[in-house]
Amino acid sequence: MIPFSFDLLHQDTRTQARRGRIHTSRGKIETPIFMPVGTQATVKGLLPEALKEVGAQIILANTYHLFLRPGHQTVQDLGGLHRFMNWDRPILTDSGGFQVFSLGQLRKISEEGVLFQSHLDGSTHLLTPELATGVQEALGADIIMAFDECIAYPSPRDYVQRSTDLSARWARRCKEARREGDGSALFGIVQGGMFPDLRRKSCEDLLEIGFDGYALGGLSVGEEASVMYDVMEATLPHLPHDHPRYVMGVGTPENLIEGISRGVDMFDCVMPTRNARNGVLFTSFGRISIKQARYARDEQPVDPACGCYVCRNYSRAYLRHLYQSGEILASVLNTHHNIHYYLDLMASARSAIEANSFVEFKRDFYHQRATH
Ligand SMILES: O=c1[nH]cnc2cc3nc(NCc4cccs4)[nH]c3cc12
Ligand SMILES: [Zn+2]
Repeated sequence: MIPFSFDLLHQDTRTQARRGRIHTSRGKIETPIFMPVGTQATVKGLLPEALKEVGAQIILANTYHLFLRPGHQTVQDLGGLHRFMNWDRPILTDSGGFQVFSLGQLRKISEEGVLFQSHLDGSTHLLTPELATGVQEALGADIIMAFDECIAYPSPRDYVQRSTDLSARWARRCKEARREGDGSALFGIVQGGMFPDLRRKSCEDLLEIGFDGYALGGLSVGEEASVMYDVMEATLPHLPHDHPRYVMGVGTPENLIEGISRGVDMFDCVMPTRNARNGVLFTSFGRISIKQARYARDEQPVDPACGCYVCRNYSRAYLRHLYQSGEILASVLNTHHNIHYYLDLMASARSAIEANSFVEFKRDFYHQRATH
């Protein structure tokens, strides 16, 4: 059983960008990395083989959803999440706090945990740090997340302070609830809203407890990008360089480039998969909405600069036809391209950091978008 570890391979000389490698018992993860979201044990529309073809090294699944359906005991009894979904590479599970607030109904927070009703059948559940940790261990995730409250934006400073302190107490309970030596890693989640001093305090509280990695929570909750970047700059310097930094729920391609330049190693977001299903495709020159009439007879690929299976075999006209016709293949092909785009962008960023040319990489990234 290879224990979890992180190697900082190279620090860019002109930005905070870093090139790293995470070692897990199910394989290595090259960072910076984007994690496709597979909420209900599937990255919607993609076979595991397709995920591997586009270079996915790790995917995310959601504790809240799998706890409610099919149930973590069922998944465990059937061999765990990797066996269940035929994915033998690393999996990270979010701990459920965020989904309880974004999906659960009639929530009640207490020191114990969060009482909520299932959005599926109205059944009542109490999700505690101990249960959230046990569920993630039962699923067999390689990286599990502390149970926290994702604070809504904007929130009064007093509420942010009290919630952040509660999440820190919950984080300690998660660590204490851990099963010994199951090879998985536990990440703490920094809160603190948009208040630099509360973010710093949250870092200090989590560092005192000690985690395998540190996530920035409470972002991508409706704030302006500039606010997100300010919070990153106020938080990242207080996290150890020799541990992975993960910003949850982020973001657009631009957000990823800006996050990397500030020292972020890991990202996840529903953006590429959700937009694909709505016909919005990411390209090196910006986004295109495939439903637009201008693509009806356009035989070019989505992005002539993209080397993915979709761009090598299908025209914009065909993708538009599939989308307009409500065909299942529309979601499959659009998702394949979008995930390839995100992962290819990360691969290019890793190469640029290795070559000490991330500044030029970032400049070219924006230039290509400006000139279309
Ligand atoms: O503080 C957090 N704690 C644990 N999980 C999260 C997940 C998160 N995902 C987003 N935004 C991504 C979005 C998903 C759907 C709409 S926005 N922000 C997030 C914050 C947290
Ligand atoms: Zn493509």
